[in-house]
Amino acid sequence: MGSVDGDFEGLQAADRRAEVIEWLNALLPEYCLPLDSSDDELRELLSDGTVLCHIVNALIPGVLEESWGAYASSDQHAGHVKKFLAVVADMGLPGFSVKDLEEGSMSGVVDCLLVLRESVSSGLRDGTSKAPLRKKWRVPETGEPLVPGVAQGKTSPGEDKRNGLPDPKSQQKTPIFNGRKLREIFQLKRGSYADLPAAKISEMMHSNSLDNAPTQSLLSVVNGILDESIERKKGEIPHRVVYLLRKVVQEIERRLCIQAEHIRSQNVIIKTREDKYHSKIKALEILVNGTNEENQMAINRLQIIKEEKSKIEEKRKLGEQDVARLMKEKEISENTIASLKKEMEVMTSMHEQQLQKIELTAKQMEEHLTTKIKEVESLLVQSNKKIEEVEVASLLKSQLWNKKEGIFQKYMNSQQLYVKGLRISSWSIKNEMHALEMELRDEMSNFGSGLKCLVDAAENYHKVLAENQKLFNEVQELKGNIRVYCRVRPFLPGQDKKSTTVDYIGENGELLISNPFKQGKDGHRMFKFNKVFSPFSSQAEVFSDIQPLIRSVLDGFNVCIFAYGQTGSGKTYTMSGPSTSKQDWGVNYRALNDLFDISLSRRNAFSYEVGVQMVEIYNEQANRAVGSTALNERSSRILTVHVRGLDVKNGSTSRGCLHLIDLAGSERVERSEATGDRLKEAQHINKSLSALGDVIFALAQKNAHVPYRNSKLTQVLQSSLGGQAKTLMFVQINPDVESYSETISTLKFAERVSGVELGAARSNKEGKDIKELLEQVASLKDTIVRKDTEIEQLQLMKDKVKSPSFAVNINGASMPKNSNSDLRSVLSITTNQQSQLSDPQSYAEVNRDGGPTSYTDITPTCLDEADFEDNASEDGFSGGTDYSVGCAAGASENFITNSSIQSHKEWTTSNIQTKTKGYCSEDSKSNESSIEPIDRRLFTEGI
Ligand SMILES: Nc1ncnc2c1ncn2[C@@H]1O[C@H](COP(=O)(O)OP(=O)(O)OP(=O)(O)O)[C@@H](O)[C@H]1O
Repeated sequence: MGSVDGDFEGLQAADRRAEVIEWLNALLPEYCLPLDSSDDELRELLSDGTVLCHIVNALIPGVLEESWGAYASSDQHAGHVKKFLAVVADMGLPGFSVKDLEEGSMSGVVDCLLVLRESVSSGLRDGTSKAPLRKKWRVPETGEPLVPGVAQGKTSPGEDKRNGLPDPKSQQKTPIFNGRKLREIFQLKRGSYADLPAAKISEMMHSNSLDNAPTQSLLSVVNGILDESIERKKGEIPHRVVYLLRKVVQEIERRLCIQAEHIRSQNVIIKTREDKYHSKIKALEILVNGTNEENQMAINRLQIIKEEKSKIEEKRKLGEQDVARLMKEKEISENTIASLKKEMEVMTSMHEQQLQKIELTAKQMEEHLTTKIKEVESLLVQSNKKIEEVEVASLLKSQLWNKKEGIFQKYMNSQQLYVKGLRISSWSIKNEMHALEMELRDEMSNFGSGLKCLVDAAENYHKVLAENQKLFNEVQELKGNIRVYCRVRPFLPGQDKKSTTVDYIGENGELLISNPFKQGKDGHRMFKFNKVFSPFSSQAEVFSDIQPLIRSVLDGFNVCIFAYGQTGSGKTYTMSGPSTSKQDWGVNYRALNDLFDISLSRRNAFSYEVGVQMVEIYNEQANRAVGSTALNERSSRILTVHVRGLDVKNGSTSRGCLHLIDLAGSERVERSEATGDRLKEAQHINKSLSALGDVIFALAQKNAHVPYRNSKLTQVLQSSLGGQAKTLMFVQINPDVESYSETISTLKFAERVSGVELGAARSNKEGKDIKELLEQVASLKDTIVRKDTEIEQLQLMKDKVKSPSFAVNINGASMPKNSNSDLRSVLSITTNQQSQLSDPQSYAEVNRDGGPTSYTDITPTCLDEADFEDNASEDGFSGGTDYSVGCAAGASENFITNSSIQSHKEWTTSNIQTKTKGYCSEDSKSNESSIEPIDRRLFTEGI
């Protein structure tokens, strides 16, 4: 069924297509198409829209502008189709989709055309035409909406009077007539025709109103008039209305005639066309019946043509693209040409300007050159004149030179003769020189042998010198000279190393100091000491030089080493040194270390006991408070090392004492800038130092009296300076220029010290016999002490009865007036040293030899502190004020001997001082056997 229906529908479609093709062939014979043409063939005919536009124009001539052409573009093709569709739509007929025409089924297109045909034929039948058909259509431009081409109110095309359709020719001929007006004229209300004014009717008749009015309007006018006349019955129709009616009817008749005529002519056309079609059908039938080969060939040809067509179209497209490209290039090159032209114009103008400038400059140059040429010409004239003058002058000069040449030639000849003579004499001198040289060589060889002898002699000289030095030292040792070692402190960081006062340091203790304020010979001063250590000498070097001295303590010698010098000159550095590193250790540490080492190494032969004591003397008292002055921060410090040795084999003993003293700064009071308590302190420090100076001075002068008791310091050093001790002084100096005056005074003082002879040192060694005797003495003393205590107790008992009186204060103890008790008191003091020795300050008051320094504490009335003046001279010590008038001087040398005990028995309260003095002068240097017991106590109890 489906296929039957499909076949049926296919047959219907083919019939309908054939119907349309037939209609088209009749309407447009030039496009004659076989009736059995396929959809594609029909599509091919209609697809560009041209035929469709022809159809519309054939049906409604002039409705479309004839702007379509054979070579229209695809857009234009679409435009033609759309235009057709617009006309159809305007007629109220169904259209078709543009796509239907391009592909797919053509039924929609066929239907549209059939409806159009039907509509047109019905329009022709009833003599009317749809309003839109009167509009004129044109192909819209690209992008323009599809609207009627004639603006509203502007179109008033005349109708085709032959078929009632608008007459295209009348469109150009008749004036534009307003459609609204026509309606106003011809669409009157019922009953109003009779009332129409004559003017209006004449307007309707005289104008082209009737020609332009549609037939329907005319008929309505007729009907209106007739209806009006029927309603009025007896009423009369005005003549003018009758006249209008006649005119309208005439017009209608005329139109009908025209239409009839048109239909007749159409029929004739159709008939002729029908004949044509019939003949064509026949021809086609013949063709259909023709050979298949021809068909095939035709199809092939069609195919080829199609391909060619597509190629041509492609070529055309390419050509169009080329044209577009070329157009663009043309545009670009035109632009370039334009810009180049502009540039050229600019360049030309610039060039012209430059040319003008150059011309101007050239003109100026020309003028300038012309003037120059003129100047040069004048100069040339002048120079020509000058040349002439110079030529004359040079001629004269050349004549003069010729003369001079002659003279010079003569002089040269004489000089050559003279040179010849000189050469001869030089030859003779050379010969003489040669002879002299030979002589000199001989002399030199003689001199060499002589020099060798001298070198040998020099070597011997050095040996002799060393021997001399050794001998000198031995002599010094025998003499007991105080050895003086000078040490120059290095510059501290931040000090100017160039401004030094030390000019030269000799190997044999020479020291040359330069005065920065004086030049020449006076600006230098030479000193000579036992040794001078340079700033580069190490602590170890310094110690190695004094080591034998220190070791002699173990052999029973008393040794005293003290450092003297201004503040900051390195005294503490030399004596103590920084304890942080072993290599910087000073003399104190090294000495103790060395003593312990040796005592250990000798332990099989000797038994040593070593004791150490440290004392600081401050303001001449047992304690101090710490303050500071501009320079002095401390007074003197004394480290004492006591060594007692016992020979294990023979039982002999030795006692040595080593004083290591770091003195206070040696500068003068004014320089310390101290006031108040500090001034007092500085004065005390000065006092002890000046007292030291006094002692040294007295010793150097070999005075009978040496003022040891003027200060605690000299008292402590008494045994070292006055006894048979070995004494060494380190004189420390600061090389800084600012310390020049202090350096000089220090060195002068040291010079004096080096001149002091103390006598040969003696060792404190005792044999066994002496020891036993001493022990006996000690036991006797103990017995005496016991007896004394008993006596004292008896005395006290006696005193209760009779009140006693005291005149002298001995070390805080009262001394009774009774002469019998004197001895007891003195002995009591002597033996009671035990209790005092536990106090270091008390120790400072006890001399090495066991002398009870409590004697020294018998304060001499003459030693008023106020009497102490700072007499420090340039030499750094007191100029020799003798304070020794009192008992102090005598007491300073006391030794506790049996005989002295006897002497003390003679003391009375009135003559203590003189008696003591007398005793000292007589006995001070004798009876050393009595030293031992006291010293032993010192050793065992004091340390
Ligand atoms: N030989 C030296 N090598 C290196 N530095 C030294 C030497 N001698 C002294 N000094 C340094 O110089 C400074 C002053 O030295 P020191 O304190 O020993 O002087 P002083 O004479 O003891 O002074 P004062 O009288 O005030 O005690 C210290 O900083 C010390 O380390």
